[in-house]
Amino acid sequence: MNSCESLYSELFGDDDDKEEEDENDDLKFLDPIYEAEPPVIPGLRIYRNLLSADLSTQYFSWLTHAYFHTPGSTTNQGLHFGTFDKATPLGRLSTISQTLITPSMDFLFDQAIVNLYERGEGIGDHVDLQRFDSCVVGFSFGATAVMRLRPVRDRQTAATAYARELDFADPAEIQVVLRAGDVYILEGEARYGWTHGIPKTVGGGKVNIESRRISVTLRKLVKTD
Ligand SMILES: O=C(O)CCC(=O)C(=O)O
Ligand SMILES: [Fe+2]
Repeated sequence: MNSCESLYSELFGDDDDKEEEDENDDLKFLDPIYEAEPPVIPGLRIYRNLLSADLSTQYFSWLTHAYFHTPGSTTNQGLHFGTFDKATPLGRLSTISQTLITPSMDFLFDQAIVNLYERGEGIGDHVDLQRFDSCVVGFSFGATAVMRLRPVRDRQTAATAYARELDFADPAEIQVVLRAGDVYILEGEARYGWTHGIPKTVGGGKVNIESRRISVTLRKLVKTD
C-alpha cells in the first residue's frame, strides 16, 4: 500500500467489502437552499452542507495530499479524465453528483478539475468550455468563498473567452456564498447564459478567500464523433 492509499484508508476506511452499502451513507440530502438574491438563475442549485464538516475536512486533507503536497511545487490544479473508480474520493464525489443531476441528463461524469486557492486568490469570470456537457457540479472544501455570477450578452463569445473580458448584458450580478461541504450545480441558463467566477476581493476590498480553499468540479466531456 503506498502512502496515498494508506492515508485514504485512514480517512475513509478500507471499503473493499462494504463499498456498496456505504456508498450513500455520507449524504445528507437537504432541499436546495438558494442564498443568492433574487432573481435566482434558472439552472443554479446550491446544496448547503451536503457533506458534513468532518467529511469535508477529510476530503480537504485527502485532496491536499493527493494533489498539492509536493514541497516547493506551485501547482494549483489537478485534472482527472475518464470514468471514476468509485472507491476513490473523486469517485465518491462523482457518485454523489450522479444522484444530484436532473434525471433527463442521462450521462456519467468523466472529468474533474481540482482547484487550489490560497488566501487572496480567485478565478476570473468565465463560462465553462463548450466541450463539456450542460451540467457542472462543484464541491467546496476549506475556506469560504463568494462566487459571483453575471449574465452575458453573447453566449457564443462567452463560451470561448475563458476568464477574459466579456460583454456583460447588464451590471447585475448574483453572489453565492460557498462554504466547506456546500455543493453547487450549474446547468441550462446558469451554465451557458451567465459567467461564474471567484473575485479576489469582495465588499470594498475585503479579501474573499481568507485561507486555503480547494474545489472539485465534475463535468462530462461532450462526444465529438
Ligand atoms: O472553485 C470553484 O468553485 C470554481 C471553479 C471553476 O469555475 C472552474 O474550474 O471552472
Ligand atoms: Fe468554471
